[in-house]
Amino acid sequence: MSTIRLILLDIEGTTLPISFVKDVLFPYSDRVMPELLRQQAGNPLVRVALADIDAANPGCDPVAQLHDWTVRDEKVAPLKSLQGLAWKTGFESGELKARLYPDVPPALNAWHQAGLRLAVYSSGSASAQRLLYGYSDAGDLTGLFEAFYDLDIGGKKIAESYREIAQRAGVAPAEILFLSDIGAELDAAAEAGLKTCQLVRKEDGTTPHHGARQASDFAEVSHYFALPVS
Ligand SMILES: CSCCC(=O)C(=O)COP(=O)(O)O
Ligand SMILES: [Mg+2]
Repeated sequence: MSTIRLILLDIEGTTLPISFVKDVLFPYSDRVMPELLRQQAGNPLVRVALADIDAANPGCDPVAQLHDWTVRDEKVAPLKSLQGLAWKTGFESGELKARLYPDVPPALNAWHQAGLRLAVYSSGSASAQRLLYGYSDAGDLTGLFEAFYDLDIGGKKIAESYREIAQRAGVAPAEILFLSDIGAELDAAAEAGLKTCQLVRKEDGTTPHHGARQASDFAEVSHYFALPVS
């Protein structure tokens, strides 16, 4: 009998290929960023992000700094919030559509239908997460999730972030299953008492993490944890 009540999901490398982020999303935000910063200079979100960029690297050129962070795939809040803003136009216009791994939508639907609670925890901003699941190649899946957690909760490699999510969800850590491709995230979640499973996606060339339970897709996750299947 499974004691899992909530499944917490990473995005990049878990529900969506890394190549979609690196080859589609990042070039898009890189391309539109200079114009976005000009056009939305009065947007409070832009102002806060620009102040955070300047605090991180005083006097820098924000566009160059954002590009540098993007190339290095830094999971820093000002980049993530501005990327979310940049992708909004792309998703809403139909230029962008999230390419989820094909095993993901059926599993999410089966888990949701069986009464399991689902939530997202990604470095991408909560608004970007909603866009991604709202405009996916499987349609609008946002209704499957009860919450979208981002770096406002704290870093994904810190155990306290997972304790905070468990507390907000009102669920014991041991009743949460966290799915991610990144070993350090799984270690932090396990330290907080969550159940964990690493997605080792062939397409992403994921490095298997020593000591972690591993699955190559969501069907295998369902099998290991005796979760419902579609
Ligand atoms: C809406 S997430 C888009 C991808 C992204 O920017 C990102 O940083 C994903 O990181 P994750 O924590 O999901 O691996
Ligand atoms: Mg990931």
